[in-house]
Parts: sequence; C-alpha cells; structure tokens
Amino acid sequence: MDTLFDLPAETPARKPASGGQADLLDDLNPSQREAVTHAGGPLLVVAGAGSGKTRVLTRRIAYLLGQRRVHPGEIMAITFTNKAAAEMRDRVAALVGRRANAMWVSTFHSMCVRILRREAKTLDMSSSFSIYDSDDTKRLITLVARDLDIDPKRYAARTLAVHISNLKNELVDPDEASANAANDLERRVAEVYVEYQRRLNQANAFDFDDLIMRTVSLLQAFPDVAEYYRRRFRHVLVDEYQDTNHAQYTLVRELAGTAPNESGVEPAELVVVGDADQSIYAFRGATIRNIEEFERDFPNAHTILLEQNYRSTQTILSAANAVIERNPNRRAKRLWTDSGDGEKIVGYVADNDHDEAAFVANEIDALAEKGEADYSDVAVFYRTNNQSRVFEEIFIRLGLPYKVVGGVRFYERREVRDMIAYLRVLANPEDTVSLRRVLNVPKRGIGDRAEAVVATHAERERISFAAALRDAVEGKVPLLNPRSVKAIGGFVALLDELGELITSGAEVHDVLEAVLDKTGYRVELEESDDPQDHTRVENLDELVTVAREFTEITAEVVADENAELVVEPGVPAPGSLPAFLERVSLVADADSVPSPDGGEEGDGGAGVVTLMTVHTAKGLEYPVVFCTGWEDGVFPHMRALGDPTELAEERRLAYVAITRARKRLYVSRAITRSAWGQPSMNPASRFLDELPGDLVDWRRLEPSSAGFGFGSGSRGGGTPRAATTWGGRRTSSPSSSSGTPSFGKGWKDTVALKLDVGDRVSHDKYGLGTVISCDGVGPRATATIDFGAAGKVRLMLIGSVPMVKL
Ligand SMILES: Nc1ncnc2c1ncn2[C@@H]1O[C@H](COP(=O)(O)OP(=O)(O)OP(=O)(O)O)[C@@H](O)[C@H]1O
Ligand SMILES: [Mg+2]
Repeated sequence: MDTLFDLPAETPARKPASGGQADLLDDLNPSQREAVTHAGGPLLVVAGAGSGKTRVLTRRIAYLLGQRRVHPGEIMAITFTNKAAAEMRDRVAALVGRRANAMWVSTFHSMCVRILRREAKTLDMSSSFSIYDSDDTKRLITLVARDLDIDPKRYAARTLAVHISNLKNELVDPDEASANAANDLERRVAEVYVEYQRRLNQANAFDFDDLIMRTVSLLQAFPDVAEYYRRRFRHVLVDEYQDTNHAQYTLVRELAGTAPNESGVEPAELVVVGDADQSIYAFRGATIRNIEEFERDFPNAHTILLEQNYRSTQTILSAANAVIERNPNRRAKRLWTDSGDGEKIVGYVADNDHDEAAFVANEIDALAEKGEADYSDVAVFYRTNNQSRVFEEIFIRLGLPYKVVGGVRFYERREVRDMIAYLRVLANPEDTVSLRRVLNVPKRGIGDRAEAVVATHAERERISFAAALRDAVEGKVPLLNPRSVKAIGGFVALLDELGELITSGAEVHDVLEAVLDKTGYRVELEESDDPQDHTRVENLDELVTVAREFTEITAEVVADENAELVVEPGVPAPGSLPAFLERVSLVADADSVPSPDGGEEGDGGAGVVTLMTVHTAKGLEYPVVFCTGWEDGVFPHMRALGDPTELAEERRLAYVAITRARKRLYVSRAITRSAWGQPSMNPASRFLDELPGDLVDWRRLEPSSAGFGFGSGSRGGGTPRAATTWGGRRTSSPSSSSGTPSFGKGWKDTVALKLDVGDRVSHDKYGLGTVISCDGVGPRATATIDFGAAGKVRLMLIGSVPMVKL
C-alpha cells in the first residue's frame, strides 16, 4: 500500500512545503505525474491493482500543498479505513506542519459524522446524537416489527434490516418507499421503515446508512449548507472509488458539484481513483455503476489509465490477469511490470484444514529461518473469519507471533456493549435502544412487563422512553406496580448521579469506572462462578484502559503546540465522552491491521504474521501472501456457486487476494474441512484451475497416503477423514530440521487429554488455567482454557499437549 510514507527518501520530514517539485514527481511515471499535476475538471483514474493509485492520491495532496499553494483546509480526502486516513494525515503533517490538521482526511462515515454534528440543528437533531451499528439497528427493528404485529417468522428482523439498508443506499426515503411498494414484502418493509426512521429521530440517533443518506439530503435540501462546504473544500479526493455505493457517489457529487452553483461558486476539483476489477462490496450496494455515473454526470471528466504495476512480480500479475479475465463485461486491461518473473507460485493440496494450517506455519517458519521474510512480511488470507481458528491453534503451538484482524470484535462482546450503552445513555438520554438495553442490566427488578408498560406510555404520549421513565417515577404511568416504580426510581437516580459526573468534567475512564461500580456490574461478574464471567471482567478492564489511553493521547495532542486543533461547532471536544463514543462507533476491522514496522515487544523486531479475510486486505500489500481455502464452496463462497453475478464478485475477490502479494504467493486448499462443524469435502476452487499451470509449483497435488494419527486409510474414498497429519507434513517440510520444541517429540502420542469444564490445568507455556469450554470429540477434541493474565487459549487435546490436569 502506498501512502505518503513513501515520499522520496530525500524529502526530509520537516522540509518546508516548497520542497522542490522534482522531489514530488521524480519517482512517478508519466501517467501518474499527469494525474498528480492535473488541474481543473474532474479526473477519474481507473487502473489495476498496485499501479500506484493510492500513491497518486497522496502525492497529489503533497503537490497541492507544496506547489499549488492550496491551503490544507481546502482539502477533503476520503479513504477506505480510518487507519489509512490517519497515516495520510500524519505524513502531510510531517511535510507542512500543523497546518495539516485543517485538512479533512477520513472515511465516508467519519466525514459525515463531522458534517452532521455541525449541522444537526438543521435536521432537528441534537449534536450529541448516537450512532447505531447493525446490532442496535436490529434491536430497534425488532421492537418496531413487534409493535406493528409483524410475524417474525415471515419477516425476520435481519431481513427487514437488509431491505431498509438497501433502500437507504439507494437514497430512497420512507415516504418514497411507501409510495413505491409494489408487493407484500415491500409494503411490510416500507411500513417498518417509516416507523423505524421515526424512532431513530426520536432517539436522536443515526444508523450507519443514515450517516450518508442524511448528509446527502442535508446538502440537497439546504443550498446554503452545500455552499458552505463547496466554498470550503476546493479539492475532493476519493480512494477505492469502485466500492462507493450510490449514496456515497451522490454525496461526492453534491460536495464537489458538477456546475457553478447559484452564487457562481465553481465546482471543486475532484479526483477519484479506483479499479472496477476490485469492486468487492456489492452486498453493501457498491456497483460498477458509480464509474458509469461518474462519466455520465461529469461529461468533461478526464480519464487516466495506469497499467504499470510496481507491487508484484510478473508471475503474480499473470496469475491475477488469468483469473480476472474470465469475468464477463469488463474493460480489458493488462497489468505489467518490469520487475521480472520472480518466484513461482507455490501450490499445496492439504489433507484437511489442520494440515493446510500446518503447511502455512511451517513455510513461514522456513522463510523466517532462511532470513527471506520477517513475520510482518507475511499475510494469511481466508474467505470468512471462522477459518482463522485452525491457524491460530497451530500458530500458538509453534509459538509463531500472529495477529488476527477482525472476527468477533472486542466492541461486539456483550459486556463491552453493555458499558458502551451506559455511556451512550449518559451522552444522549434520548437513545432508547441503549437505554432499554441497560434498563435491567444488571438485574434491578425492572421486568419485561414494566418495560412494556413504560414503552406503551411513551408511544401513547409521543415522548421518549427516558421521559416515560421519569413519568413512571412521578406516578404518572398507570398499571405499574409499586415495586417496579421503586426500581425505576433507583435507576433514574443512578443515571442522574452518573450524569453529574460528566457535567463536573470527569474523564471518560473515570465515568466508566463509576458505571462499573455504581451499577454493581463489576461485582456481579466477580462474584460469579462462571469462568467466562472472569474473562468478561478482563475485557471490561481492557475497555477502561482503552478509555484511559484515549484521554491520554488526546491530552498529548492538546499539549502539542504544533497540533492546531480545529474547533468547529458541534465537533465533540477532544477527549470528551461524545468523542470517545464516536471513535468506538466508527472503528473498523481494517483499522487494527498491524503496521509493518509495528513489531510487538520481545519479538526481536520481526513483527507478527497478519491473518485476515480478503475483504479486509483491500488496498494492502505484503511480500508474502498465503491464499488459503481455495475450494469451491469456500472460495468461491457456497452462495456464489449457482449465481453468475456473485461468482463474478468472488472472482474479483480472488483478484484482490492475488494482487496483494509482492514477491511470493502461495495458494492452498484442503480436501476435508471442519470449520462448519461437520467435516465437509470440497472440490478444488475453480480459481485454482484458472491459474496458468506453468506458473505454479505444486508442492503437493495429491492427498497424502501416509497420514498419521487417525483414519489415514480412506484417501479420496468419499468418507471424510478426521485426520490430523501435522506430524506427517512436518517431516516432509523444509523446516523439519528446525525442530520447533513445542511441536517436537511425542506428537504421535495421540492419547487425548480428557478435560471437563471447570477443570484446573497447568500448561508449560501459559501456566495455570481453568477450562471454560470443551468442544469436539476424539482427534478434534479441543478445550478453551482461561489462563488468566496469559489470556484465553483454545487448544487441541491430542498429541503432545504440554499440559497436565491438576
Ligand atoms: N512510480 C512508482 N515507482 C516506484 N514504486 C511505485 C510507483 N508507483 C507506485 N509504486 C509502489 O507500488 C506499490 C503499489 O502502489 P499503490 O498502493 O499506490 O497502488 P494501488 O493502485 O493503490 O493498489 P491497489 O489497487 O491495491 O489499491 C506501492 O508499494 C508503491 O509505493
Ligand atoms: Mg490503493
């Protein structure tokens, strides 16, 4: 991935902005240079992977500031992740100093939050609004559907949510949806949509899709607001343009403008860069249409093609080309590089998913040992998050440092969500979903019936749930028994008390601690016998740490006299609770991808191997890439097998995966796979067949006949084998001589350790632990063990587990 980090080496970090034009343009090819220096009308850069699109964007910003004397405050750049945005801003700051803070570099969502906070009043909202994620959305839709007597078996909340989201991505508002509804489903969806939107407004909340849709309608309905942004942002730049949906596209168009507005303000200079072959978010409404729309709405747009690739070897590019060219209706383009053929692609057919993971681990080991790659040079890709588990198990066994990006996210854990809900209620008392979530958590005697009575009262009186609770305390809600009234009184008093803490200026982490203590939430978990609850306490401690770091970092920024803080109306004060909540709401998987130089302490500076889905890997690059699970039904995904449109998207995903690799590419598949419970056998991915044969060096094409351990007999015989053949692979793998101790002798000892939930164990590496859960039988038996400070670890129970039951 290119960022401004790779500005020419000779450009010293603090060199004045006038650093010569030559510096900025020297290491660009003529087409790139044209894109960087282009002035005037809209520019579309469409180009294949690794051709320097991101480099063009970031370099263009530097050029605008340095050469065209543009003020940073006039620049708005939209990146795909918060992390990419932060990197871009840092680098520009290094170049032009604190002026860089006036630049807006962010994701679509962050940008819209910023605009909406500033303009909330215009939309009749308060600037302390909550941002609802998909889980909150589903909760609210469930409530709405229940109140509208919609049969959840016929119309599941999730289905309704998807339909509403699609409507919003197409900028269809509730009225329009109602007017257009042509069948029973559409009518039901519209009915829910109308009510859902009303309740969102009442809760002073926006859902994710609203952030975009409401910003668009704001700009369209209020020309003076649009003009303010038009005058302000004279340069709009968008990366990963192929993944914008219709709403995002319209937003860009409204911001930049296509013609002078009524007061004669010219359109902003707009540059978008993208690659139609990498469009992988159709399920979020992104379509190739955005490129066509661009050309239609901006007839004077100039298009630049980039074809030289600077990332990968010719072998990798040829493989990528061979796969993507099977897609119908695409504009043909051929990537080329002058960096030579490089290494062949390595292919591997594993007996099962454990064997595949062992192959990957051994290979990484071998590369590291030979000094050919650091751990941080390596990425392992899979199609869906649940495929990470097998890799984790073996990486732990081998002591390979790794980081899984995504999966069950920290902020999705129940206890973390509960605390965030409390904080949200404190920041925005109208936030009904959060309020109802914590109403009886921990249990305080406000039952479902009492909740329903209060909710009905709120509906009848057209007041918020919070106001209805206060009515209850004042005895204005009939049908509530005195015990419920008392419990509600206690809850309201508790919230008031916590609210005072905020008014008195307490830091976020202090507020959080207070919530944990005063609600009794922490004590309840601490006193529980369930080992899982102890993990929950640790997660909450972690959340407090996150909040504390947030305060500290903000304090540093505030203290840094170089950092010009942009104070805008509606923007939450640095370090404040709303600022913290905003950060938490907008955090995305890709934001936690480890930086190449971000080695963990004690790893000798070699960093960590990154494990993630292909979707998360968009825009990134690694010297060594493992594409795993290339099986029909896994990748391409089962869902896509009979559907040409979905299959085309899967193929683009394969193209993204391959083109992340710089020097070495591995592709593998497993004959049997157990990720979905029952072992399943999947045929080779059609994408494997599409790789030109002469580019791939098959380490193993046939399932091994000499499997170890269990059930090694039935090769390809139709009976899925639950074999684990780690040892078998190990002896034939290049790194067998390295003799990783934790994998060493005794592995053939297949006697499974028998454990039950609650058992105490002692592990050589992790120390004392308690078994939290057990899964699987025989060779697949695993236990998840809580090793306290060493964390929660899931271990296989066969082989040489360096662990004893106490
Ligand atoms: N003119 C150039 N000379 C040398 N290296 C270059 C040049 N242009 C780009 N690169 C390098 O090529 C790599 C790919 O560039 P970049 O990430 O900008 O491509 P991209 O088109 O944005 O890729 P993707 O489609 O995957 O997002 C980066 O490592 C970048 O530093
Ligand atoms: Mg890019």
